[in-house]
Amino acid sequence: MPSSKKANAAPWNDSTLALLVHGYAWLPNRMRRSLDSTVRTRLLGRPALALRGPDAVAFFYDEKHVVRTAALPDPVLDTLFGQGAVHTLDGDVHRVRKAMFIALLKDCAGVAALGEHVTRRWREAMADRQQDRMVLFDEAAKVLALAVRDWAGVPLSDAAAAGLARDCTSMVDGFATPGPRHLRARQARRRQEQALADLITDVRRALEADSKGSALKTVAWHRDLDGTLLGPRIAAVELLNIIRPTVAIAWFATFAAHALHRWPQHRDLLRADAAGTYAEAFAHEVRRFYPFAPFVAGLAAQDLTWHGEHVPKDALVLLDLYGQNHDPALWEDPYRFDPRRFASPEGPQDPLANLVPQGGGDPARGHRCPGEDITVTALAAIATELARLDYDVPDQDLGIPLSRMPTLPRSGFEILLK
Ligand code: HEM
Repeated sequence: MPSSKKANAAPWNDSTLALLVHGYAWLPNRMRRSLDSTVRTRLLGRPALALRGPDAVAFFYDEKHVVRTAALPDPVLDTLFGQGAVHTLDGDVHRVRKAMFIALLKDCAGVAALGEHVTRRWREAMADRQQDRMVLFDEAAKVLALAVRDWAGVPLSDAAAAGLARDCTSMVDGFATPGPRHLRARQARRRQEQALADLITDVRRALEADSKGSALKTVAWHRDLDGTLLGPRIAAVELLNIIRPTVAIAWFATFAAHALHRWPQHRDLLRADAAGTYAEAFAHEVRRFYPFAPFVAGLAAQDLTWHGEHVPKDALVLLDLYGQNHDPALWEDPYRFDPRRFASPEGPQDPLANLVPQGGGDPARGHRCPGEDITVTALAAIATELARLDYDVPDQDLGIPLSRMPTLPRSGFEILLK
């Protein structure tokens, strides 16, 4: 076997620095040079194999192939997900914890209710603000924090919810970088885990064992596979795993504003869209087109074979989400922003089957994001509100650096309300 075909590539081929320097561009650049949609390298000293495409999704989400326990490094857990989070579990322990998220986040009425909270909070935030200049990213994060606070039944003042919005965006902003952004992310997580753990303890003291109530109560009274309640800190981690990514929809909301600015023809289509079908297609295309989650990672559960090639047990296996969403083999003209790809799924292949901005496979059985319905609903609501809003986009730096992870238009997207 030629050395370039080995998953356990030589140590000097470690790509950790290249990933930190090139961000979203690292893996797609490497994939472009690969003949078989597979990249062999090392990350953090471990052999690593990166894959993409429908076969890769099926391979990656089979627990006999890829497991998550011990796959995520502490700098990611201490900022983005939290120690002990559902992201780090496997097998039946994972399935029981995941069922709690699925029940909360895949319930149609619950998803619609969160969408209504988002629209109401957005309209309140924009009312009476003529001639006001604002950074859309910050405003969207605050709106989303207020909406998810109301929806999840978390008793917080508006000022505390604004602090929660800042902390949640810090946790996401700092997970993939050393330096001050990372330190801010760690502090933000510590602060919010402590506050929410206290809240969980209060809920339990009040003995409101009504697990059918809010998300707060559901998490507080959830029992793991062994029948025990989650420790207050882990319960706080999982409550944050609902709140933080809901606030993170602000990244997509800002990209939606960017798309409406660059391709203003979508404003009229969104304004005329009484049924919400175009808004949903627009939300899917924003999730496909713009860079947010670069890839997901797990460890080879045993010695494996991928397309005839040996992958040693404990090697890192990456699924290239951003690359798959721009793979010309799967998407016609992938760098064209075109919501119509999702507007009328005709033909044999549903385009949603290949769309993986939030992971792939079955969310109930594997690790696929359970928050996709909420993301699409909230994003469609905000895109529709943006299309109806009267604003100018003053001169600013709207460049989206692919070397920064996560990235945004450099200005955060400033608007001037008319
Ligand atoms: C803002 C847009 C979002 C993006 C880009 C995103 C992306 C992702 C990705 C890539 C994963 C990992 C999939 C895997 O490991 O295979 C994930 C998992 C997860 N997401 Fe999201 N997500 C978003 C929104 C949400 C929302 C709104 C919620 C909850 C309200 C949520 C809750 C979760 C949870 C709990 C998991 C862990 C699932 C598991 O390990 O089984 N996410 N998300």
